[in-house]
Amino acid sequence: MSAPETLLEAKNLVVRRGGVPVLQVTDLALHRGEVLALIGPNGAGKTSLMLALAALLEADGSLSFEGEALKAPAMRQAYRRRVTMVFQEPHLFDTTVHENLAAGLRWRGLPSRVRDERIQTSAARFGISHLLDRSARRLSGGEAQRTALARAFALNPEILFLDEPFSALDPPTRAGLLEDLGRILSETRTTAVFATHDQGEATRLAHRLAVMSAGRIVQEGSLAQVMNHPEDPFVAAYVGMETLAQGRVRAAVDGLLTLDVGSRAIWALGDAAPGQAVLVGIRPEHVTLSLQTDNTSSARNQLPGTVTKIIPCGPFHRIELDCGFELSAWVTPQSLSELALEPGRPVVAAFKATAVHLIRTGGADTEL
Ligand SMILES: Nc1ncnc2c1ncn2[C@@H]1O[C@H](COP(=O)(O)OP(=O)(O)OP(=O)(O)O)[C@@H](O)[C@H]1O
Repeated sequence: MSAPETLLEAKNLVVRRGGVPVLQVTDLALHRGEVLALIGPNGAGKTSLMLALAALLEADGSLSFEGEALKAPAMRQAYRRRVTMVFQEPHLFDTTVHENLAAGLRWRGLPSRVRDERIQTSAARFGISHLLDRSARRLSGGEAQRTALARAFALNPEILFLDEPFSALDPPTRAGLLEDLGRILSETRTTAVFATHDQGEATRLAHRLAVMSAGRIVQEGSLAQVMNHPEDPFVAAYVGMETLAQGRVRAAVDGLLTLDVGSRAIWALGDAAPGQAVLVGIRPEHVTLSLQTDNTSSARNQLPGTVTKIIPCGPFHRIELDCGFELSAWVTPQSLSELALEPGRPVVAAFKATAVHLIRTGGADTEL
C-alpha cells in the first residue's frame, strides 16, 4: 500500500485568545481522503484548532497545504477559498435553499450551468431537492443543517471542516444525518476534519482520531489504535473504555500475563514484568455475560460476579458488575430479558485476554 498523501500539515501551532495561549499543537498531518475527528471535552481547543487549520484564526507556527507553506496573505486567502467550514448553527442566508447553495458558487465565479449541476447533485445527496424553493427561515433544524452541508459539499472543498454539526439536533434527526454524511463523505472521498465531544459520532465518521485536552493533542492515531490502545487514563475514559482498574503483574510467560486486579486474577497479553503496576482497561462491548461458565468459549477470562447497577444507554444497557473489581458490560434489551438481569443477580462475565488493555502506571517498585 502506498503511503498516504499529506494534504495539510501544521507544525508548532500556538493560538492565543485574549492574550492567553489556548492551543499548542506540535505536529499534525491531514491526509488526502481521510476524515480526522478531533474529540475532547468543552474548552479542549477543538474549535480553535479547526479555525487555525482553516487559516481563519491567526496562529504562530507553520501551516502547509500540498507541501507549500501558507505564509503570504494572498496564499492564505487562496487556501481559504479551497476549504469550507460547517458550524453547529447552520448560519443560512435569509433567502431560498436554492440561493443558499448558489451563493458560494457564484462568488467563486462558476458558470450557471455548472452551478445548477452542483446544486442539484448536492441537494439530492442530502435529500433536500424538494426544499430548494423554500425559504431557509421555514426549515426544521435538521433540514437547515442538511442545507448547510449541501451548500458546503456543492463547493467541492479540498478540505471540509465540520465543527460539531450535529450537537443542536435531536437524537433521531442526528442519527439520520450522521448516516447520510458518513455515506456522502465516503462516496465523494472528501478530506474532512470533524470536531465533536461524542465518541460515538467520531467512530461512525472518522478514519483517524486526535484526542484533545487543555489545548493539546493527547493522543492521535487510527480509530482502532486510539479506541483499543489508549495511552493514558484520560484518553481511555474519553474513548469509552469504561472499565479502568488498577492491577499488578503477578506472572509473565511468553507474553501471557497473569494480573492481580481487585480480589481476582485475570489473563492478559502484553509485555510487562512481574511486580509491575498497571492500569487495566476493558471496553464494555468486549465483555459478554452468561449465567454459567462456558468451558467451550474462547474467552480465557470467565469471572463470576454480581450485577450492581443497570443503566439504559441508547440501544444498549450498561451493566455494572462486582467481579472482585468493578467491570462494565453492554447488553442488548434481548439479553437483558433472557438473562433476567437485575441488581443482585449472579452472572459470569467473559472476555478474551486480548480484550485487556494495559496502561503502565509505574515501575516494579511502585506501590498502588
Ligand atoms: N474568543 C475567545 N476569547 C478568549 N478565549 C477564548 C475565545 N474562544 C475560546 N476561548 C478559550 O479557548 C479555549 C479553547 O476553546 P475552544 O472553543 O477552541 O474549545 P472547544 O474544544 O471547541 O470547546 P467546545 O466543545 O465547548 O466548543 C477555551 O479555554 C476557551 O475559553
